[in-house]
Parts: sequence; structure tokens; C-alpha cells
Amino acid sequence: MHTLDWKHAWTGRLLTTAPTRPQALKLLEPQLDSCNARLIGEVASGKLPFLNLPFRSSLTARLKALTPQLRRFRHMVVLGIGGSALGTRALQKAFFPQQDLPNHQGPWLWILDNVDADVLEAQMSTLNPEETIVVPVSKSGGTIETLAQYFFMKAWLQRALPNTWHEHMLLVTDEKKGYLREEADRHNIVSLPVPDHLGGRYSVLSAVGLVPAAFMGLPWEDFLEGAASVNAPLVNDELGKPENLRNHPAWALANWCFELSRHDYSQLIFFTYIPSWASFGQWFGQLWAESLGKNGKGTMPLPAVGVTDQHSLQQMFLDGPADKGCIQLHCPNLSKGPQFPDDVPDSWEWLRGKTFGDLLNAETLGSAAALVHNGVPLTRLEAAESSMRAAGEVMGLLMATTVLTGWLMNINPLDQPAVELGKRLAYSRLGSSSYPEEAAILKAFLD
Ligand SMILES: O=P(O)(O)OC[C@H]1O[C@](O)(CO)[C@@H](O)[C@@H]1O
Repeated sequence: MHTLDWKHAWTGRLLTTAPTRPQALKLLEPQLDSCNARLIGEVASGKLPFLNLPFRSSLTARLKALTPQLRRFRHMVVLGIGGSALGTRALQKAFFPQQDLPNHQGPWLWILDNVDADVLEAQMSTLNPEETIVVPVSKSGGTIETLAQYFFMKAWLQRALPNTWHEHMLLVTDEKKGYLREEADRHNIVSLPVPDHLGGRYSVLSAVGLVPAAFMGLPWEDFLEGAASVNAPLVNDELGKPENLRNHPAWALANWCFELSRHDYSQLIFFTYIPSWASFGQWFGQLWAESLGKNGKGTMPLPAVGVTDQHSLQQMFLDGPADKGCIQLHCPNLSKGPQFPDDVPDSWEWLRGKTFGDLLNAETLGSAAALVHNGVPLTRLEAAESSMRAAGEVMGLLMATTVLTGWLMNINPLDQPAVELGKRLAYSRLGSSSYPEEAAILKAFLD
């Protein structure tokens, strides 16, 4: 289980100009009713599948059947970008650290989520196609960065394995539409669906995150269970009871984030003090930014890693503009590591008998106290353990919080229309004639 510590949340400008937390929650009663009505409607119409996981049993059956086939490969190369890669990387770094440690013998998961010619060429010149499965992941099936890599890696497989190349691919994409779906049908490539309404940043609980997890041998069912359990009160049989929403931690957290934005805290630090979960910050960054940056609204996510970023970003957090609130994610029950010996030098005699993990816990606390002392409103999200189940809980909670914060801000947290322009400008630059308006924008930019 996780807990939220609110003791220092309603501080800074919130303390002087905003209501106290109980008052704020009370003031939000009218929004509670409208958000509750929206929750009922959107769950019923299938628009929030990351909350009630309607695809869970079919995915579980398919993935269990596929796992032996996946695990016979030594390398998996995931091609994806944004939400088609960030959740997977978070799981890999957190739960498969051995790949980054000495003497690892495999399996190896490679995540190609950029337009990086050196990395692509290195993959194709060093991996043995016989031992490799390529997994293009794209909800839309048409993302240019992913497709571009797909074209090259498909040709690479075809050259080496002319008759069996399609057995070295697994496509994760929309069930019915998109170019990758057509490719799966055309070449008889095994595929798993990204369910309807499950956009990239909400998709880690689907085949998007779980195919690589199964390949790494991770307990992905625990991950699903964690996410399902945290949001069950919002979507269970008693769906519609306002107290389910009123008492849910995501409602309280969304309420606080909304109040921060209303009081000119324009940045939200997501400070992860579980070192192996450092990559959760990038996952959260996309979730928060694409969901909430709309109509001049939203707060800027600032992923930071404790303790590392105490030595790079923390100065700004503490003494820069007072425009930041902070969620500190931590776990007091991580492994403790070795004990400091009795012969550490006298200047550090207070370390004697303590463990390396005690240092992390003390720094987690020290950083939190320093932020609060400097007026930064802080909510502490404590995971009882750093397991896959706990990760599912935390991610499930953050997804629900993001959606509710968007509703409170009166914006649609499920789309990301503004990002399209840059893509169209690039297509135009490459010679596509479908974008005359973009050609004009480019011309104005270049002239
Ligand atoms: O899974 P897809 O459709 O390839 O999209 C990749 C990413 O691109 C975006 O649509 C933004 O352009 C993200 O929301 C998404 O995670």
C-alpha cells in the first residue's frame, strides 16, 4: 500500500491565500458532483480503460500464451516513442537493473525511442537477427519516428531471414486501423492490441508495457493488480457513489494540484527518492504535460531524482522563483545495503553502525524538510515497498490524478492536439505536398 502525507502540502501561498485542505475539499463539492457524473459517463462509455482495465483478462490470456515464444529470443528491440516507450523504460530500469550491471548474460531489452542514426546502425550491425525479436509499438500505427525505424529494421530482418522474418516481429498497435495494423494483416505478423481510448501516456498497463515486461520475466500480473486495486473504488460495482470519489487519494491529490495552479505555482516537481524508479519521472512528465498543457492552463512537470538532483537542480527548487510545488515519491523500506564500519574517519563517526540505506532515508527526509523550510508546498507519496505491485499502484494513482486534475481545470486530459503542428512541419520539410499551410509557416520561419 501507499500513503500520502499532507502535513506540509498546504503551505507557502496556499497557506495565506487558499483555504485549508478540508475547506478546499468542501469548496470543491460542486465540482465533485460534476466530476463524479463525468466519471460515471466516461467509465461506462469505455473512455477510461486505464482505470477499470476491461482488457485485463484477454490480455492476460494472450500474454501467458505468448511468453514462452518471447523468452526464446535473446534480444528484444522495442521501437516506439513517447508513451509507447516511457512506461516500458520505467519498468526496465526499476525491475530489470541487471541489464545495467556487470556480468549480465541476457535477455537484453533495447528501447529505440529517438531518431538516432548511430543507435539504429549499431543495433543492426551488432545484433544477431536469429536471436532477436523486433517489437514496433504504436497506438496510431502511423508515428513517423517509429515507422521510420520499422522500415529499416524490417528490411534488416528480411535480408537475414527471407522466409521467417515475420516470426521475428511482434506488433503492438490499434486493433483495427493504422499502417502497422495493415502490416500485421499483410505479412501475418503476430500482434497484440492497444485497446480503444488507451492513448500512449495511459498505455503502460496494456501490451505496450507488458510485452517487454513478460520478455524480461517480470511479474506483470502484480503490476496490473496494483493498478486495478488502487482505482477499484472509483470504478467498482458501486460506481457513482460520490463518497467513492470524495475519499479517493487521486481526488485529494488532484484538488491540491489544482489549487497549486490557481495560486501561481506553475511547476510541479516530481522528486523520486526511489533510485531504481528514476525513470518514472520521464513517464510522469509526459503524462502530466500532454494531459494538462492546454488553453494556457496546466503546470510544468519537473522530473527530478533524489539524491542525484540535490546536487544539480535543488538550488533552483529552494532559492529560485517561488513557483513550484513538489510531490516527493519515496519508500522507507528499500534494501539497506552494507553497514559503515567502525573505522570510518572520526569526522564521520556518526556514520558508524549505520547503513548505506540509512543515508538515503536521511537525505530523503532532509530534502523534504529543506523544501518545506523554503516555502515549497510538498506532498509526500510513500510506497510501502518497491515491488511491481507498488509500481502499479503508484502509476494507477497518478493516471487517475491527472485525469481528475484536467477535469478540475476544465480541459480534456485525453488529447494532445498541439503536438501535431511540429510533425506536419517536418513532413512538409521532407517534401510532402499534403501540407500547404505548413509550407507557408516554414517559409515565414526561414525567410
Ligand atoms: O503510440 P503512438 O501512436 O505511436 O504515439 C506515440 C506518442 O506520440 C504522441 O501522440 C504525441 O505525438 C504521444 O501522445 C504518444 O505517446
